[in-house]
Amino acid sequence: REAGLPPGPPTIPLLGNLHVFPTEFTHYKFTEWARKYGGIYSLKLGPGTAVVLTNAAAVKELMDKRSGSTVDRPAMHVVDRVTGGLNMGLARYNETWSTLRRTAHAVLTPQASVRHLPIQQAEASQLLHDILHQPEARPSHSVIPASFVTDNQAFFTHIRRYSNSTIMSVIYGKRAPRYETPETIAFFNVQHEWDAILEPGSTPPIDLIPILKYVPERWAKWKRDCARTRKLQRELYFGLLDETKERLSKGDENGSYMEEVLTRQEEFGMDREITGYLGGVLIDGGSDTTSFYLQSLILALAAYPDAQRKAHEEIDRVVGEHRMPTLDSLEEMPYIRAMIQETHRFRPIAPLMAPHCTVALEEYKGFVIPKGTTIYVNAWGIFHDPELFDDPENFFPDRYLLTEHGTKPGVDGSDLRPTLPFGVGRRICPGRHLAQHSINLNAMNLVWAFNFTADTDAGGNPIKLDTFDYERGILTGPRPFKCKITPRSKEKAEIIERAFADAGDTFSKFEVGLSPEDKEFVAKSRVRI
Ligand code: HEM
Repeated sequence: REAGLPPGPPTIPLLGNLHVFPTEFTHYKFTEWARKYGGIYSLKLGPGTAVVLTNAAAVKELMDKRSGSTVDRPAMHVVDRVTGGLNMGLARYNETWSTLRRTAHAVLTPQASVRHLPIQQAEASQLLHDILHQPEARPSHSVIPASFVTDNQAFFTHIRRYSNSTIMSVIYGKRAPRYETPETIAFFNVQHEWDAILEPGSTPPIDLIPILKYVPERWAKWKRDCARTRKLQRELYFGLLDETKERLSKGDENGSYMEEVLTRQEEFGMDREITGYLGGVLIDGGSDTTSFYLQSLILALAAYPDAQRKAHEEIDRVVGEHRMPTLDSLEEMPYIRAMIQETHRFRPIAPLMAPHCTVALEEYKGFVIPKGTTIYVNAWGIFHDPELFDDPENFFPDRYLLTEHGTKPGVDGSDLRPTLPFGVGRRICPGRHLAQHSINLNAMNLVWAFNFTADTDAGGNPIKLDTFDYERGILTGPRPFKCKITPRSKEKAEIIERAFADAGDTFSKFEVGLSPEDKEFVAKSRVRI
């Protein structure tokens, strides 16, 4: 370890800390090291350097205030191979990223997210409806990863459909009435392959040993995987883009983001290639994130009945029995707002955000952070720091009622901010307004509508929920768990039915170009109502 670097675990020659670098659930090891080496420590990864920040003041200073220096992403050969450097979320800091980011900012405004509320609300009513009718049945399609095909877990796939359909509707103007809708299946298929490629250790260390790039394809499975993923992503992204274009040319607009991008393509400096990838990264960024969040919320509610009871009491007092919650209701529900924040803290969907990289040398608190250093923001470690939070391993929304940032009374939490789960500096999530609406709406809906309880074994005893049983990967959510979901009253069940029936008009604008199976499903579900 070079002089001036922050401290860190002992290194060995050549490898540095590579031999102890975790290949899964990296945030746990990073947090353990933070407790030992401090809120800012370094790792040597062969010749490269990484710095891990588990201190909110350091994050605020280095990532937010000095964002111009920490805006880059580390080079990843496989990412370039699959996306040609056009995936905004993983792209290096360059002209292409700036163009993508500017365009995303211009269209994904807070006002635009309000414009998209009707379709979000309509989709949220289908989510309630789907859970009401099929909380525990088996999903039917064979490409659903095996882990999703067990009893009592249909709500997992309903949530995934909801997130994917909502994001496809607002981005491309085309919804997915079923989990088996071809675009949704294509999306989850390719996402599965993409996640596998991005998994640390799943491909050779090409960024450390660049000569590996030249291994012929027939001996390099990873190259064939990248090529297949690239092909599948392009088919999906450009297929959806072309449908949007065609609708625009026919004057069949429904207000989607890509319509606006296509209309203002020249002004934004976007060619077809980059436009296709912008749409792609937005559906990528908006699907699993929202699903993981909502699945974590349900897990927390089922595992912490006291918190659920308080949320029920509040929503019953404010919204009552005879109507569904609306976004305005949240104003009057401090406990539900606290529960929403607490879910972000308890189980952040991106525990290490996405790695950043420095474009200039920085000095901080006497340490040197060289240019080209990978920076991990350890959101998990910050949110689970016992110095900051009382009993951090507990899901306890009340903490956000006691102090603004949920920190222990008397501890200064002013370096935290409510948007921290959405990232830092100039890389902060551009979809956060849209995402937060979705989260708020569904959190209220789910609490209003249902009781969530742990499943019981054959003897009728509750099965203890494992709140640590999470998916591996840079984004993470709970692995499917068994949970009993029951409507809280007959009247609420009837309101859900009516809301779903009423959503038909909103849906129909987004039901263009559906497959014959989807058309049949839509026709049937509308008739049934
Ligand atoms: C629960 C919901 C969501 C959470 C918690 C979340 C969180 C995050 C985080 C932590 C990052 C990394 C920021 C950083 O590196 O500092 C990120 C980036 C990103 N998110 Fe989200 N996100 C959510 C939903 C969405 C949605 C709905 C969209 C699309 C509409 C989206 C699109 C993106 C994109 C494109 C990036 C990459 C930005 C860049 O690198 O310039 N996200 N998000």
